[in-house]
Amino acid sequence: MPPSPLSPTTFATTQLSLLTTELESEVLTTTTLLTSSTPTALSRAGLALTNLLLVSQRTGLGGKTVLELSPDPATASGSEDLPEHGIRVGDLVVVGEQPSGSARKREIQELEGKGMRGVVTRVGRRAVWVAVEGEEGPTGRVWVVKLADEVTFKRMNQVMTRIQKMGSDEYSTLIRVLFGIDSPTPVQDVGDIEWVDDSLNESQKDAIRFALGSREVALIHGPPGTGKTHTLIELILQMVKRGLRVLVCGPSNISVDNIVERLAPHKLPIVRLGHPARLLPSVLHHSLDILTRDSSAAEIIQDVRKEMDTKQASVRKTKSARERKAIYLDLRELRKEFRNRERKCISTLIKGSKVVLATLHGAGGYQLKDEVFDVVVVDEASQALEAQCWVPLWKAKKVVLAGDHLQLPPTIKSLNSKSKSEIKSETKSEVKSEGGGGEIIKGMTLETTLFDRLIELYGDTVKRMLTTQYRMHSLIMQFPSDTLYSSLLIAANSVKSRLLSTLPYDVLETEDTTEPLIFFDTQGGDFPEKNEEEEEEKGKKGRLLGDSKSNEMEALLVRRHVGNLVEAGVKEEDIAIITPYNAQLALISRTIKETFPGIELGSVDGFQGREKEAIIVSLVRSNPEKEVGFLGEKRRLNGDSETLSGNNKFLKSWMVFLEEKADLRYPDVGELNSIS
Ligand SMILES: Nc1ncnc2c1ncn2[C@@H]1O[C@H](COP(=O)(O)OP(=O)(O)OP(=O)(O)O)[C@@H](O)[C@H]1O
Repeated sequence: MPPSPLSPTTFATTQLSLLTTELESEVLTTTTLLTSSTPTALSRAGLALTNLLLVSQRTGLGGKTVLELSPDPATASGSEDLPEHGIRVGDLVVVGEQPSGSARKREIQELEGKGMRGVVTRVGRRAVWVAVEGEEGPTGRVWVVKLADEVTFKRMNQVMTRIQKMGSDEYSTLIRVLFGIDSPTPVQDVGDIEWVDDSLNESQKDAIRFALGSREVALIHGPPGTGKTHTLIELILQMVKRGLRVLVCGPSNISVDNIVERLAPHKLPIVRLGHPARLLPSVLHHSLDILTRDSSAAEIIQDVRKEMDTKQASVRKTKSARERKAIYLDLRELRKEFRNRERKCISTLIKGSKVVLATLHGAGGYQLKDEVFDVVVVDEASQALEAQCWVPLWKAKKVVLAGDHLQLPPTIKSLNSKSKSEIKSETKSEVKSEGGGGEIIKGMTLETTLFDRLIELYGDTVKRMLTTQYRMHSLIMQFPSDTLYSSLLIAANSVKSRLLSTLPYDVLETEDTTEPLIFFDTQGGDFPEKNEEEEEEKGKKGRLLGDSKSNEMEALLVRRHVGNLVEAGVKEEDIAIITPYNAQLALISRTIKETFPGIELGSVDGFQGREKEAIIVSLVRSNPEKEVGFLGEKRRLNGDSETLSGNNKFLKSWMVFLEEKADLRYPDVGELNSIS
């Protein structure tokens, strides 16, 4: 018996209660804005587009009605263009009758009652396109309002409720292993493998052998740049060679598309589920919706589609209300027929695919309801909520999880750092009884991923680690390797001594391009941090920034360094600036964007997993109290040496490392001021 088995029922009950709180805080942000602001204010905040008229309507992908909406010339402020807005392709929105500009106190339900839910499929300068259910487009003036995406939560709730209600005799072997009721079956030897890509390194090959030989569960631990996705591609190909049907999932559309792109050249029958508006253009030809339209399997639905389009066009020409009603009735019938045929077509396409790819929550859609897979592969598993993983897993036989639990976990909105530490200090895995709602596990948070939990449960016996990294100079790698990865990382020959001055284009050898790691120490009080909270209360823009920190002198320092790199010949697109604070991000953006438009700026969290030749990290924190706030999280490496080495052991050792190994510089404030 493995250590401390967990009751699936208790686990599911706990997750359900945590998910409810999480959804509440997510919806709260949007609802607060929707119910307390006027349409005009929402529009200004970028969350709504007002005064729109229906310009055209046609049957789009998946038989959905696509509405083209443009500003009403009668109200548009002298322009046919849409105003500045924050509505993006893939957003979930409501298209509804527009309330008066100063109306207040609306509930989301009321909004939806009056309007239709849809997904934005295209955004142009003069129009926005929204795919909606139903056939009747709006007639008068409408607005489009952005909503919180609740679908993900619905799917997680459904699957957790299912597990909660399962009797123990219904547990599959996989469920028993994943909850520690049974131990995993010993890994089998898979013999010699004929590799598709022979350039794989030993740790990658070993991980593949291990994953193929595991009966129920295998974890592939891939630190940054170690070729985790590379390895998964080979693994998927090897599984297909062995006649296995594979479902590949990831927490985000981009994580899934990344795999589709790399799998596509191997010419397997693959299909990607998901709203086409949310997929990368390069993977669209594998999209189920597109295949349902264009493949030979799709012929059975083409004539119905045409008939629907003709009818829809005739509605607009018909004046008589009675005739219009009759057409709508016909359309409804046609849509039913369309759906039936479409379902058949989808099932043919999915059954004919060796590999099906979807986001974790997308795997919970009706398309896969009756499908069975031999293996579910989850990439970026350490970025996914455990409940999300269970959407494809509850009826699976085997799972391979790839991720890195030592990078940042999924973002949880319902926890701030204070309550997180409070919770962690409570006794772990103590079970307490909640009146009527069943037992819940005290101390469990949504931040604990399935990946974390399995490592805690089984340790190294269920995991293999990839150890050669193809991204960093060995000096940049050394600290994370020693402190987080038990000194196991090896820098590949191609990167271990690579410098900016050795880039494959002309870069001058300067003091900034010949050092792999430079540390500007801003201690001494000349680089004070600033809290943006005060400005927030006065200004409006602060609302979106939240409680955040900035550091003006540091932003100047960043600008000077960028200037030096660009002058030496480093291309702007090869440089990124990252900072953990939104306020600093906004400040640097103001200081830098105009002069260096090609430089990418991002938050530490948002940039995780990306690559650039030169990364400048602005750590911001500098205060006499040595407060480091959320930088204390060791998975978010991050300031000035004195502040940062205050209380946190991990940050302190990083500072010691930088002082010893990096090229240490003490910037001159007077000089910086003179260039500003
Ligand atoms: N065996 C190998 N030989 C040479 N290059 C490799 C090998 N494996 C991976 N790489 C290279 O390493 C880089 C990182 O690979 P990949 O994108 O698969 O990594 P990853 O670990 O998934 O990345 P991330 O850190 O973003 O999760 C890529 O440029 C890839 O081509």
